[in-house]
Amino acid sequence: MGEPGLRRLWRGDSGTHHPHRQRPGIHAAGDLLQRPACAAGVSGGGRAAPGRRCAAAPRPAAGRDPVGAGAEVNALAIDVRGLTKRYDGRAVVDDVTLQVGQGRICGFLGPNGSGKTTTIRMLCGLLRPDAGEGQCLGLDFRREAAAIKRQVGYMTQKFGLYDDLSIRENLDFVARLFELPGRRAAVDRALEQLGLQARQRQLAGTLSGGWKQRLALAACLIHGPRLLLLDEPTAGVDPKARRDFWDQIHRLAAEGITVLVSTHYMDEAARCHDLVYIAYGKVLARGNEREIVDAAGLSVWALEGSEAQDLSERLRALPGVQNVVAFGNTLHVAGRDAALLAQSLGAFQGESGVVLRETRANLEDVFISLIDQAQDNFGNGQAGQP
Ligand SMILES: Nc1ncnc2c1ncn2[C@@H]1O[C@H](COP(=O)(O)OP(=O)(O)OP(=O)(O)O)[C@@H](O)[C@H]1O
Repeated sequence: MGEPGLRRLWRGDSGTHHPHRQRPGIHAAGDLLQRPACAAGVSGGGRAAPGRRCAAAPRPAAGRDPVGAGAEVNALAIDVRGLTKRYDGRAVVDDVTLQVGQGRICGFLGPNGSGKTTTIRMLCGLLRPDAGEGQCLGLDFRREAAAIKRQVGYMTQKFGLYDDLSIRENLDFVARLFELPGRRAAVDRALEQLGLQARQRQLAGTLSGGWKQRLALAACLIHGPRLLLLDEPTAGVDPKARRDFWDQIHRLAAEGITVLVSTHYMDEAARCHDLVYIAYGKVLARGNEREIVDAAGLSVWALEGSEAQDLSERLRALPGVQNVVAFGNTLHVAGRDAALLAQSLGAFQGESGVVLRETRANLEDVFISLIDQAQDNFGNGQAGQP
Protein backbone atom coordinates (compact mmCIF):
# COMPACT_ATOMS: atom_id res chain seq x y z
CA MET A 1 0.00 0.00 0.00
CA GLY A 2 1.41 3.38 -0.87
CA GLU A 3 1.14 5.31 2.31
CA PRO A 4 1.88 8.80 0.93
CA GLY A 5 -0.79 8.25 -1.71
CA LEU A 6 -3.25 7.13 0.93
CA ARG A 7 -2.32 10.03 3.16
CA ARG A 8 -3.18 12.36 0.33
CA LEU A 9 -6.41 10.52 -0.29
CA TRP A 10 -7.28 10.57 3.40
CA ARG A 11 -6.38 14.22 3.74
CA GLY A 12 -9.26 14.94 1.42
CA ASP A 13 -7.23 17.06 -0.98
CA SER A 14 -8.95 17.61 -4.26
CA GLY A 15 -6.66 16.20 -6.86
CA THR A 16 -5.16 18.24 -9.61
CA HIS A 17 -2.32 15.91 -10.44
CA HIS A 18 -2.85 12.87 -12.53
CA PRO A 19 -2.30 9.85 -10.30
CA HIS A 20 -0.71 7.73 -13.00
CA ARG A 21 2.14 10.17 -13.11
CA GLN A 22 2.71 9.39 -9.45
CA ARG A 23 2.82 5.65 -9.90
CA PRO A 24 6.56 5.20 -9.39
CA GLY A 25 6.32 7.03 -6.08
CA ILE A 26 3.35 4.95 -5.08
CA HIS A 27 5.16 1.71 -5.75
CA ALA A 28 8.25 2.91 -3.93
CA ALA A 29 6.09 3.92 -1.01
CA GLY A 30 4.34 0.61 -1.18
CA ASP A 31 7.59 -1.02 -0.18
CA LEU A 32 7.45 0.82 3.10
CA LEU A 33 4.40 -1.06 4.13
CA GLN A 34 3.58 -4.68 3.98
CA ARG A 35 0.56 -6.19 2.34
CA PRO A 36 -2.71 -5.51 4.09
CA ALA A 37 -3.21 -7.82 7.05
CA CYS A 38 -6.20 -9.21 5.19
CA ALA A 39 -4.23 -9.78 2.01
CA ALA A 40 -4.89 -13.49 2.23
CA GLY A 41 -8.54 -12.68 1.87
CA VAL A 42 -8.05 -10.26 -0.97
CA SER A 43 -6.59 -12.71 -3.38
CA GLY A 44 -7.97 -13.67 -6.78
CA GLY A 45 -11.70 -13.85 -6.76
CA GLY A 46 -12.10 -13.85 -3.03
CA ARG A 47 -11.33 -10.91 -0.87
CA ALA A 48 -12.31 -11.44 2.73
CA ALA A 49 -16.03 -11.05 3.14
CA PRO A 50 -16.64 -7.63 4.60
CA GLY A 51 -16.62 -7.81 8.35
CA ARG A 52 -15.17 -11.29 8.45
CA ARG A 53 -12.09 -11.34 10.62
CA CYS A 54 -8.85 -12.28 8.88
CA ALA A 55 -7.33 -15.39 10.32
CA ALA A 56 -4.17 -13.45 11.07
CA ALA A 57 -5.86 -10.51 12.69
CA PRO A 58 -5.90 -10.37 16.47
CA ARG A 59 -9.24 -10.74 18.14
CA PRO A 60 -10.65 -7.53 19.50
CA ALA A 61 -11.18 -7.43 23.23
CA ALA A 62 -14.49 -8.60 24.59
CA GLY A 63 -16.29 -6.22 26.84
CA ARG A 64 -19.39 -4.55 28.08
CA ASP A 65 -21.60 -2.65 25.77
CA PRO A 66 -19.34 0.24 24.88
CA VAL A 67 -21.66 3.17 25.06
CA GLY A 68 -23.75 2.17 27.96
CA ALA A 69 -26.61 0.26 26.37
CA GLY A 70 -26.02 -2.33 29.08
CA ALA A 71 -26.00 -5.45 26.91
CA GLU A 72 -22.99 -7.69 26.67
CA VAL A 73 -21.24 -7.44 23.32
CA ASN A 74 -18.83 -9.86 21.72
CA ALA A 75 -16.02 -7.55 20.80
CA LEU A 76 -14.94 -3.97 20.64
CA ALA A 77 -13.70 -2.69 17.32
CA ILE A 78 -12.66 0.58 18.96
CA ASP A 79 -11.50 0.57 22.55
CA VAL A 80 -9.46 3.65 23.45
CA ARG A 81 -9.07 5.57 26.69
CA GLY A 82 -7.66 8.94 27.62
CA LEU A 83 -7.30 10.07 24.02
CA THR A 84 -5.86 13.58 24.06
CA LYS A 85 -4.56 15.99 21.45
CA ARG A 86 -3.22 19.45 22.16
CA TYR A 87 -2.51 22.30 19.82
CA ASP A 88 -0.58 25.25 21.20
CA GLY A 89 -1.15 23.97 24.70
CA ARG A 90 -4.93 23.71 24.21
CA ALA A 91 -6.54 20.28 24.43
CA VAL A 92 -8.85 20.00 21.42
CA VAL A 93 -9.48 16.34 22.28
CA ASP A 94 -9.39 15.93 26.02
CA ASP A 95 -9.25 12.55 27.75
CA VAL A 96 -11.74 10.89 25.42
CA THR A 97 -12.78 7.32 26.00
CA LEU A 98 -14.40 5.68 23.02
CA GLN A 99 -15.63 2.15 22.74
CA VAL A 100 -17.56 0.84 19.78
CA GLY A 101 -18.74 -2.73 19.48
CA GLN A 102 -18.00 -4.72 16.37
CA GLY A 103 -20.73 -4.36 13.77
CA ARG A 104 -22.24 -1.33 15.51
CA ILE A 105 -22.96 2.04 13.95
CA CYS A 106 -21.79 4.71 16.35
CA GLY A 107 -22.80 8.29 15.63
CA PHE A 108 -20.20 10.85 16.61
CA LEU A 109 -21.85 14.18 17.25
CA GLY A 110 -20.83 17.58 18.43
CA PRO A 111 -20.72 21.21 17.39
CA ASN A 112 -18.19 22.54 14.89
CA GLY A 113 -14.68 22.42 16.25
CA SER A 114 -15.54 20.01 19.05
CA GLY A 115 -12.81 17.52 18.11
CA LYS A 116 -14.56 14.90 15.99
CA THR A 117 -12.21 14.99 13.01
CA THR A 118 -9.17 15.14 15.27
CA THR A 119 -10.39 12.06 17.14
CA ILE A 120 -11.09 10.16 13.93
CA ARG A 121 -7.66 10.99 12.53
CA MET A 122 -5.96 9.77 15.68
CA LEU A 123 -7.89 6.52 15.55
CA CYS A 124 -6.73 5.75 12.05
CA GLY A 125 -3.14 6.73 12.71
CA LEU A 126 -3.02 9.94 10.70
CA LEU A 127 -2.43 12.06 13.79
CA ARG A 128 -0.26 11.26 16.76
CA PRO A 129 -2.10 11.59 20.05
CA ASP A 130 -0.43 13.36 22.97
CA ALA A 131 -1.93 10.81 25.33
CA GLY A 132 -4.19 7.83 25.27
CA GLU A 133 -4.04 4.10 24.98
CA GLY A 134 -6.11 1.31 23.63
CA GLN A 135 -6.90 -0.72 20.61
CA CYS A 136 -8.48 -0.37 17.23
CA LEU A 137 -9.49 -3.67 15.64
CA GLY A 138 -7.53 -5.44 18.33
CA LEU A 139 -4.33 -3.60 17.43
CA ASP A 140 -2.54 -1.07 19.56
CA PHE A 141 -3.71 2.19 18.06
CA ARG A 142 -0.43 3.97 18.74
CA ARG A 143 2.13 1.31 17.90
CA GLU A 144 0.33 -0.53 15.11
CA ALA A 145 -1.15 2.37 13.19
CA ALA A 146 0.10 1.09 9.84
CA ALA A 147 -1.65 -2.25 10.28
CA ILE A 148 -4.83 -0.49 11.41
CA LYS A 149 -4.84 1.74 8.34
CA ARG A 150 -4.99 -1.26 6.08
CA GLN A 151 -8.19 -2.43 7.70
CA VAL A 152 -9.89 0.94 7.95
CA GLY A 153 -11.90 2.82 5.36
CA TYR A 154 -11.69 6.54 6.10
CA MET A 155 -14.03 8.93 4.31
CA THR A 156 -12.84 12.49 4.71
CA GLN A 157 -15.12 15.50 4.97
CA LYS A 158 -13.81 16.81 1.69
CA PHE A 159 -14.01 14.76 -1.50
CA GLY A 160 -10.52 13.31 -1.83
CA LEU A 161 -10.61 11.64 -5.23
CA TYR A 162 -9.55 12.89 -8.62
CA ASP A 163 -12.02 15.08 -10.47
CA ASP A 164 -10.30 14.42 -13.78
CA LEU A 165 -10.52 10.64 -13.54
CA SER A 166 -13.61 8.55 -14.16
CA ILE A 167 -15.30 6.60 -11.42
CA ARG A 168 -13.61 3.39 -12.55
CA GLU A 169 -10.19 5.04 -12.87
CA ASN A 170 -10.48 6.48 -9.37
CA LEU A 171 -11.38 3.11 -7.91
CA ASP A 172 -8.60 1.45 -9.86
CA PHE A 173 -6.19 4.03 -8.48
CA VAL A 174 -7.25 3.30 -4.90
CA ALA A 175 -6.99 -0.45 -5.56
CA ARG A 176 -3.41 0.17 -6.72
CA LEU A 177 -2.61 2.10 -3.54
CA PHE A 178 -3.70 -0.92 -1.54
CA GLU A 179 -1.84 -3.21 -3.98
CA LEU A 180 -4.93 -5.37 -4.19
CA PRO A 181 -4.50 -8.62 -6.02
CA GLY A 182 -7.32 -9.17 -8.54
CA ARG A 183 -7.62 -5.43 -8.89
CA ARG A 184 -10.05 -5.46 -11.76
CA ALA A 185 -12.42 -7.79 -9.92
CA ALA A 186 -12.15 -5.64 -6.78
CA VAL A 187 -13.09 -2.54 -8.79
CA ASP A 188 -15.99 -4.40 -10.41
CA ARG A 189 -17.25 -5.47 -7.00
CA ALA A 190 -17.02 -1.95 -5.60
CA LEU A 191 -18.86 -0.57 -8.64
CA GLU A 192 -21.60 -3.12 -8.20
CA GLN A 193 -21.84 -2.75 -4.45
CA LEU A 194 -22.54 0.97 -4.73
CA GLY A 195 -24.59 0.82 -7.95
CA LEU A 196 -21.96 2.72 -9.91
CA GLN A 197 -21.59 0.46 -12.97
CA ALA A 198 -23.71 2.55 -15.32
CA ARG A 199 -21.66 5.65 -14.56
CA GLN A 200 -18.25 4.04 -14.34
CA ARG A 201 -16.87 6.05 -17.28
CA GLN A 202 -18.14 9.39 -15.98
CA LEU A 203 -15.52 11.84 -14.70
CA ALA A 204 -15.73 12.25 -10.94
CA GLY A 205 -15.65 16.01 -11.32
CA THR A 206 -18.95 15.95 -13.19
CA LEU A 207 -20.82 13.93 -10.53
CA SER A 208 -23.47 15.43 -8.26
CA GLY A 209 -22.82 15.47 -4.51
CA GLY A 210 -24.75 12.25 -3.91
CA TRP A 211 -22.85 10.31 -6.59
CA LYS A 212 -19.52 11.68 -5.42
CA GLN A 213 -20.38 10.44 -1.96
CA ARG A 214 -21.18 6.98 -3.36
CA LEU A 215 -17.87 6.94 -5.16
CA ALA A 216 -16.07 8.00 -1.98
CA LEU A 217 -17.77 5.18 -0.08
CA ALA A 218 -16.89 2.69 -2.81
CA ALA A 219 -13.26 3.81 -2.53
CA CYS A 220 -13.41 3.29 1.25
CA LEU A 221 -14.72 -0.22 0.81
CA ILE A 222 -12.55 -1.50 -1.99
CA HIS A 223 -9.94 -3.13 0.26
CA GLY A 224 -12.53 -4.86 2.48
CA PRO A 225 -12.07 -2.82 5.65
CA ARG A 226 -13.45 -3.99 8.98
CA LEU A 227 -13.91 -0.48 10.32
CA LEU A 228 -15.32 2.57 8.55
CA LEU A 229 -14.51 6.04 9.85
CA LEU A 230 -16.85 8.43 8.10
CA ASP A 231 -16.40 12.14 8.70
CA GLU A 232 -19.63 13.97 7.91
CA PRO A 233 -20.19 11.79 4.85
CA THR A 234 -23.56 13.26 3.96
CA ALA A 235 -22.84 16.97 4.31
CA GLY A 236 -24.52 18.77 1.43
CA VAL A 237 -26.21 15.64 0.08
CA ASP A 238 -29.93 15.58 -0.69
CA PRO A 239 -32.39 13.62 1.50
CA LYS A 240 -32.89 10.75 -0.96
CA ALA A 241 -29.13 10.23 -1.38
CA ARG A 242 -28.71 10.46 2.39
CA ARG A 243 -31.36 7.80 2.88
CA ASP A 244 -29.71 5.50 0.30
CA PHE A 245 -26.39 6.09 1.99
CA TRP A 246 -27.75 5.12 5.40
CA ASP A 247 -29.42 2.02 3.99
CA GLN A 248 -26.00 1.04 2.66
CA ILE A 249 -24.36 1.73 6.04
CA HIS A 250 -26.87 -0.54 7.73
CA ARG A 251 -26.22 -3.29 5.18
CA LEU A 252 -22.50 -3.03 5.89
CA ALA A 253 -23.04 -3.13 9.63
CA ALA A 254 -25.22 -6.21 9.20
CA GLU A 255 -22.22 -7.83 7.52
CA GLY A 256 -20.13 -7.07 10.61
CA ILE A 257 -18.39 -3.86 9.58
CA THR A 258 -18.11 -1.33 12.39
CA VAL A 259 -18.93 2.27 11.58
CA LEU A 260 -17.98 5.44 13.42
CA VAL A 261 -19.74 8.28 11.62
CA SER A 262 -19.72 11.96 12.46
CA THR A 263 -22.80 13.94 11.58
CA HIS A 264 -24.68 17.11 12.41
CA TYR A 265 -28.02 15.66 11.29
CA MET A 266 -30.38 14.52 14.04
CA ASP A 267 -32.29 12.16 11.74
CA GLU A 268 -28.98 10.41 11.06
CA ALA A 269 -28.18 10.29 14.76
CA ALA A 270 -31.48 8.48 15.21
CA ARG A 271 -30.34 5.83 12.72
CA CYS A 272 -27.22 4.97 14.75
CA HIS A 273 -27.12 2.12 17.25
CA ASP A 274 -25.09 4.18 19.68
CA LEU A 275 -24.16 7.82 20.03
CA VAL A 276 -21.29 9.78 21.47
CA TYR A 277 -21.66 13.52 21.90
CA ILE A 278 -18.51 15.61 22.23
CA ALA A 279 -18.02 19.32 22.88
CA TYR A 280 -14.87 21.27 23.70
CA GLY A 281 -12.97 18.02 23.19
CA LYS A 282 -14.82 16.24 26.00
CA VAL A 283 -17.43 13.52 25.77
CA LEU A 284 -20.62 14.90 27.29
CA ALA A 285 -23.03 12.06 26.57
CA ARG A 286 -23.03 8.52 25.32
CA GLY A 287 -25.56 5.77 24.88
CA ASN A 288 -28.42 5.06 22.55
CA GLU A 289 -30.96 7.77 21.78
CA ARG A 290 -33.33 6.84 24.60
CA GLU A 291 -30.55 6.57 27.17
CA ILE A 292 -29.12 9.95 26.25
CA VAL A 293 -32.52 11.62 26.40
CA ASP A 294 -33.37 9.96 29.72
CA ALA A 295 -29.99 10.77 31.26
CA ALA A 296 -30.32 14.44 30.38
CA GLY A 297 -33.30 14.78 32.73
CA LEU A 298 -34.73 17.63 30.69
CA SER A 299 -38.27 18.82 31.09
CA VAL A 300 -39.63 20.08 27.78
CA TRP A 301 -42.80 21.93 26.85
CA ALA A 302 -44.03 22.50 23.31
CA LEU A 303 -45.52 25.89 22.70
CA GLU A 304 -47.56 26.13 19.51
CA GLY A 305 -49.25 28.99 17.78
CA SER A 306 -48.83 31.35 14.88
CA GLU A 307 -47.22 33.94 17.16
CA ALA A 308 -45.05 31.43 18.99
CA GLN A 309 -41.79 32.59 17.39
CA ASP A 310 -42.30 36.09 18.75
CA LEU A 311 -42.31 34.75 22.27
CA SER A 312 -38.79 33.29 22.19
CA GLU A 313 -37.06 36.19 23.89
CA ARG A 314 -39.67 36.45 26.64
CA LEU A 315 -39.46 32.72 27.23
CA ARG A 316 -35.67 32.72 27.47
CA ALA A 317 -35.79 35.31 30.23
CA LEU A 318 -38.05 33.18 32.45
CA PRO A 319 -36.73 31.38 35.54
CA GLY A 320 -36.17 27.69 34.86
CA VAL A 321 -35.89 28.09 31.08
CA GLN A 322 -32.57 26.76 29.87
CA ASN A 323 -33.13 26.92 26.14
CA VAL A 324 -35.78 27.59 23.52
CA VAL A 325 -35.58 25.80 20.18
CA ALA A 326 -37.86 26.39 17.19
CA PHE A 327 -39.27 23.45 15.24
CA GLY A 328 -41.42 25.04 12.56
CA ASN A 329 -44.30 26.83 14.34
CA THR A 330 -43.55 25.02 17.58
CA LEU A 331 -41.11 26.14 20.22
CA HIS A 332 -39.52 23.62 22.53
CA VAL A 333 -38.89 25.21 25.90
CA ALA A 334 -36.54 23.16 28.02
CA GLY A 335 -35.18 23.24 31.54
CA ARG A 336 -33.85 20.93 34.22
CA ASP A 337 -36.05 22.08 37.05
CA ALA A 338 -39.42 20.68 35.96
CA ALA A 339 -41.43 22.43 38.69
CA LEU A 340 -39.86 25.82 38.12
CA LEU A 341 -40.29 25.52 34.36
CA ALA A 342 -43.96 24.56 34.69
CA GLN A 343 -44.53 27.45 37.06
CA SER A 344 -42.89 29.93 34.69
CA LEU A 345 -44.81 28.70 31.69
CA GLY A 346 -48.09 28.85 33.59
CA ALA A 347 -48.25 32.53 32.68
CA PHE A 348 -48.63 31.57 29.02
CA GLN A 349 -51.45 29.07 29.53
CA GLY A 350 -54.22 31.57 29.03
CA GLU A 351 -52.54 33.62 26.34
CA SER A 352 -54.63 33.73 23.18
CA GLY A 353 -53.39 31.74 20.21
CA VAL A 354 -50.91 29.79 22.33
CA VAL A 355 -51.18 26.07 23.04
CA LEU A 356 -48.84 24.60 25.64
CA ARG A 357 -48.27 20.91 26.27
CA GLU A 358 -45.59 18.95 28.00
CA THR A 359 -43.61 16.80 25.58
CA ARG A 360 -40.72 14.38 25.52
CA ALA A 361 -37.26 15.84 24.94
CA ASN A 362 -35.69 14.93 21.62
CA LEU A 363 -31.98 14.58 20.83
CA GLU A 364 -31.70 18.12 19.56
CA ASP A 365 -33.17 19.51 22.80
CA VAL A 366 -30.65 17.46 24.75
CA PHE A 367 -27.63 18.38 22.64
CA ILE A 368 -28.46 22.08 22.75
CA SER A 369 -28.82 21.84 26.49
CA LEU A 370 -25.51 19.99 26.77
CA ILE A 371 -23.64 22.53 24.71
CA ASP A 372 -25.10 25.36 26.79
CA GLN A 373 -23.85 23.67 29.92
CA ALA A 374 -20.50 22.92 28.33
CA GLN A 375 -20.11 26.57 27.41
CA ASP A 376 -20.54 27.44 31.09
CA ASN A 377 -18.12 24.72 32.18
CA PHE A 378 -15.34 24.82 29.60
CA GLY A 379 -16.21 27.53 27.09
CA ASN A 380 -14.23 30.51 28.39
CA GLY A 381 -14.41 31.91 24.89
CA GLN A 382 -11.61 29.71 23.61
CA ALA A 383 -11.78 25.97 23.72
CA GLY A 384 -13.64 24.15 21.05
CA GLN A 385 -14.18 27.12 18.81
CA PRO A 386 -13.99 26.14 15.15
N1 LIG B 1 -3.57 21.40 12.96
C1 LIG B 1 -4.24 22.13 13.86
N2 LIG B 1 -3.64 23.14 14.51
C2 LIG B 1 -4.29 23.88 15.44
N3 LIG B 1 -5.60 23.67 15.79
C3 LIG B 1 -6.24 22.68 15.15
C4 LIG B 1 -5.61 21.86 14.16
N4 LIG B 1 -6.52 20.94 13.71
C5 LIG B 1 -7.66 21.19 14.39
N5 LIG B 1 -7.49 22.23 15.24
C6 LIG B 1 -8.51 22.76 16.15
O1 LIG B 1 -9.01 21.69 16.92
C7 LIG B 1 -10.38 21.88 17.20
C8 LIG B 1 -11.13 20.62 16.80
O2 LIG B 1 -11.14 20.54 15.38
P1 LIG B 1 -11.87 19.34 14.63
O3 LIG B 1 -11.66 19.56 13.17
O4 LIG B 1 -11.42 18.07 15.22
O5 LIG B 1 -13.39 19.60 15.02
P2 LIG B 1 -14.71 18.92 14.41
O6 LIG B 1 -15.53 18.53 15.59
O7 LIG B 1 -14.34 17.86 13.46
O8 LIG B 1 -15.39 20.15 13.66
P3 LIG B 1 -16.40 20.15 12.40
O9 LIG B 1 -17.71 19.62 12.88
O10 LIG B 1 -16.45 21.61 12.06
O11 LIG B 1 -15.76 19.32 11.34
C9 LIG B 1 -10.80 23.13 16.45
O12 LIG B 1 -10.82 24.20 17.36
C10 LIG B 1 -9.72 23.29 15.42
O13 LIG B 1 -9.56 24.64 15.08
